[in-house]
This record gives sequence, structure tokens and C-alpha cells, in this order.
Amino acid sequence: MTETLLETAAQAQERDRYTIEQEGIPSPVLMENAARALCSLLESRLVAGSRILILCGPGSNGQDGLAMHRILQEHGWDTAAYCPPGQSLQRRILENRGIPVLTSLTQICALAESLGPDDWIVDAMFGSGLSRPLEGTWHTLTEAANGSAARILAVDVPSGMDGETGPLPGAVIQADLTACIGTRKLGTVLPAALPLTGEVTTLDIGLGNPNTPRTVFELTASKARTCLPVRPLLSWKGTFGKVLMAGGSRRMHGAIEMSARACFHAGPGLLTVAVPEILQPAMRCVLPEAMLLDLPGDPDCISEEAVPAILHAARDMNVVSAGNGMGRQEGTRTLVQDLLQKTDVTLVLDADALSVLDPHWLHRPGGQTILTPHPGEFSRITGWSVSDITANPVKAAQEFTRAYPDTVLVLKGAITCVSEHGQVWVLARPDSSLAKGGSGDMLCGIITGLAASQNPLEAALCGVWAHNQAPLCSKKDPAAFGPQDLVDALSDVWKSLREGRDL
Ligand SMILES: NC(=O)C1=CN([C@@H]2O[C@H](COP(=O)(O)OP(=O)(O)OC[C@H]3O[C@@H](n4cnc5c(N)ncnc54)[C@H](OP(=O)(O)O)[C@@H]3O)[C@@H](O)[C@H]2O)[C@@H](O)CC1
Ligand SMILES: Nc1ncnc2c1ncn2[C@@H]1O[C@H](COP(=O)(O)OP(=O)(O)O)[C@@H](O)[C@H]1O
Ligand SMILES: [K+]
Repeated sequence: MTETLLETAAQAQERDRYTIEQEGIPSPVLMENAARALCSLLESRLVAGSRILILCGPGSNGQDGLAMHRILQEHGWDTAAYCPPGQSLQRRILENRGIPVLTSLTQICALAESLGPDDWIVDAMFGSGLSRPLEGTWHTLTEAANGSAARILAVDVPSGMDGETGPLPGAVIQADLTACIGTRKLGTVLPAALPLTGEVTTLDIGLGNPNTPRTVFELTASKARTCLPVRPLLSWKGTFGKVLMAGGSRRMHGAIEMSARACFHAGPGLLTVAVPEILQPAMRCVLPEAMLLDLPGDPDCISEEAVPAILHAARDMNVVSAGNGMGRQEGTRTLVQDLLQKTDVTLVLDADALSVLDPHWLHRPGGQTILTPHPGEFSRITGWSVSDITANPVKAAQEFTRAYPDTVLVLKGAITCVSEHGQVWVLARPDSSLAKGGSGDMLCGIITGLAASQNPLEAALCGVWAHNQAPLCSKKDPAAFGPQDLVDALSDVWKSLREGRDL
């Protein structure tokens, strides 16, 4: 299976219901599976003498916690559990076994304060049934847990976090480890959620598959692997496609140079670069492998006179990129409009090409378009606010690609969403190595290089993965990691994907 689902709380509840009602696996069996998987995860992190405090809520998330209390006691661990008064299956079992459950809030808060760094708090307060922000007892318990020196294991989601929209206002558990039950919850990959989940793992508890269509997935190594262009032995340069990259201006020469270098190292067969005359000598030096297209008109930037030459060359290409360091002059606007409206070649539009883009042009006579905006550029294209986009980039990407069916969107950021036809793949592996000018140009180059021989969605998925993984191959500190390091790392990324090993 190459797709890893990200589910909303409602979808997770539907899966639980399907397993219990349609398949006939009783709820207590699932709960026992969940509790045992949670215990073995936790026990792999415990040391001799670790103490465990389990905070249990009123629903099934709390039932998982109470079952953990029983299992961990059976295994000889020093555990205490809090649960509000009320009857439930797991509580009855604990009573029958003579295992106590605490109900005093003051006692629990004192206990949380007494714990040390080898101890753990299990947050089993709320999971997919959270319906409102945490208040009263739950607010107090959350503050006590967050203030404790103990580490926190969150069951399914950190309490206070909505499974679809991420953290609610008010108190939210700040977990060190989140164990998603069955599937990872969509809310946990949103930008506001990432600092609160800690390490995330997903536990298989034997849930069924309701076979309802799903649209949001995690971008994983195995998905990226299926999108990597194959390189047959009996190949020639034509096998890997022809690329034209247009960009650059007197003031911004680096962007197109970095983009073209990254593109070359993504493996296209032939690379031609269209830069203004002033950049040609530098381009010859930094990338002698590339061919150069002579452009008439303004020697300092791509002006309107240069557009026909680029359009003419574009007709012979598998993919054309535009925008890196191009400037926002009339020539850029005409080029972007004409490429979209007068050609059917696959296009990758980045940077300045996005700033001059009129979204109506995206309804093309033929050909697909890959857009690679950051939230600011995406806000200009859509008219949506940057804060709405960054609060839920998944929803924004989904809405956009439903409206523009010929478009593959790469909505960049600390988390990046790749979307087509309302389906979204989310990459939530933040790395500050990439938070610097030029990273986006390199991503555009990698995707363009891949799109020369791969379909646009696969090129985008594979390119986004490779770009994000490159810093892992480098020994550089994130502060010092730069464009050349990224180019140097690409070879290892491709090899690891091809050989099926993790970096
Ligand atoms: N079904 C199964 O067999 C399996 C389930 N599993 C586990 O169950 C979890 C889902 O369980 P769940 O649906 O019972 O939801 P859960 O999150 O425990 O809470 C719901 C309760 O909390 C209450 N409540 C909500 N918000 C509140 C607030 N802010 N403050 C106070 N109260 C609040 C809410 O009350 P209400 O909103 O109706 O007022 C309701 O009583 C799932 O995440 C997974 O861990 C797995 O073991 C697999 C098998
Ligand atoms: N903290 C981060 N974690 C992961 N990726 C990041 C982070 N910050 C930036 N990136 C990635 O780096 C690139 C930056 O692109 P962009 O903002 O267009 O920069 P520029 O145009 O200056 O090259 C994007 O691909 C983005 O996803
Ligand atoms: K929880």
C-alpha cells in the first residue's frame, strides 16, 4: 500500500463504527488491541523505576487509558489513573481486579508535579470525540500535565486538538509522543499542531476499511518512490525529456542559476535555459551542461520582444518553467499568459510568474500547469488571506484544485501540500535548513527536471519529497545548509528512493 491516509475525527469515527457494526468486531476487542499496542509503545520508552500517571476522559479515549492502567499494573509498573466518576466497562474490570482509580483533582495535580523526566503522563482525556475547548477539570489537568517534568504520551491526538482543524483555543496537551489509533488524524499535521504532537506514530489495532473515498494522504517515502522516474538501461537523452527554463534578470541572477542546477541534478535529458543576455556568461560558467536560448530585446530582463522566441522553443519541450528571478515587468506577464493560453506544454510556474498570474489563464486549451506558491503568492492568486491559508493549507489546496482541474498545486511552507483534483498529499517534516531564500527556486528546478519524463502530479510529489529530504543527507548545520549542499545531496536522495531504504 503506497497511500497513508490522514483522517478527520468524523472519518475515524465512521471507521470505528464500520468495524464494530458491519464487520462485527466488538468495541472492547478494539479497545484491548489499542491499549495493548499503546502499552508496548510506552514500555519501549520506560526505564526501571519510571512512574506513569494516566489521565482518562469520559469517552472511549478514557477507556483506552483505563485499560492501559490495568495492563501496565499487570506488567508490574507503578501507575496511577485519574477518571471522573461514572460507570464504564473498563472501570468495572478495574473494580473487579481491585485496581484503584483516583478521582481527586488536587491529588492528581500534586502527583503530576512530583514526576520526573523518566516518568510519563498518558493523555487519554479526549480523542476523536472532542467537541469543544477544554475547560474546568480538563483545563486544570492539561495545565498540570504540561507543567510536569514527565514526558507525555497522547492517545490518538493531544487533548484539546481537533482531529480535523488542529488545536482549539485554550489549553492543549503538549505531547512528546502521539500515538494515533488506526490512522493519523489530519489535525495533527497542520502547522499549528506540529509543535504540540512531538513524535507521531500510528498503531494498527485491526480496524476495517469502510471503502468510502478518501482525499487526504501523507506524503511518505513509499509514495515518493512510486513517483520516481524509472531509468531504463537502454535509454538515451530523449528518454528523460527536454526542459526549457525561463527566468533571471540583472538584479536577480541567482534564482535561475540555482533552479537550473537543481533541475539538471533531477535527471532530465536536455536542459535549455532562457535568460537575458546579461546573465548568459554567468550561466555558461555555473552550468556548462545547459544550452542557452538567445533572447532579443532588453539585455537586462525578459522583455516582450523575447516572448516569441521562448514560445517557439517551448513547442519542442516536454516541460517549461518560468518565473525564477524574472522580475514582474510586462514581458513576464505576456510570457506567462502566452505560455498558458497559446501552448499545451506542461508548465511549472514559480516566483514572479505567480505574482503576475491571472487565475483565469489556468483554464488552458491543453496541457497541465504546476504552480509552486508559498502562502503569500497563493494569497495573491486566490484573494484568500495568508492567515487562513496557513491555518489550514490542506483545505485551501483542496478548494483550489477542485476549481482548477488542469492544475497541480504545490503549496509550500514548513508543511507542504501537493494537490490535484481535490486530492491532497501532505508533507509535514519541518526542517529549518530550507527556511532561506533560494530553497523555493531549487524546488521549482527539481520538479521541472522530474516533469520532463514524469506526469506533473508524480513529478510534484517526488520533487517535494526529495527537496525536503536533502538536508538529512547533509552533515551541515541547518544554519549553514545552502543551495550547493542541496544539489550535492540529491544523488543520495535518489539512490535511497531507488534502493528502497530510508535516509
Ligand atoms: N469506538 C471504539 O471502539 C474505539 C475507540 N477508540 C478510542 O476512542 C476515542 C474516541 O472515543 P469517543 O468517540 O468516545 O470520544 P472521546 O474523545 O473519548 O470523548 C468523547 C466524550 O468526551 C466528551 N467531551 C468532548 N469534548 C469535551 C470537552 N471539551 N470537555 C468535556 N467533555 C468533552 C463528550 O461529551 P459531549 O461532547 O457529548 O458532551 C464525550 O462524552 C478515539 O480517539 C480512540 O482513542 C479506540 O480505542 C478504538 C476503538
Ligand atoms: N521550516 C521549514 N521546513 C520545511 N521546509 C521549509 C521550511 N521553510 C521553508 N521550507 C521550504 O523551502 C522552500 C522555500 O520556498 P520559497 O518561500 O519560495 O523561497 P525562495 O523563493 O526564497 O526560494 C519551500 O519549498 C518550503 O516548503
Ligand atoms: K488524547
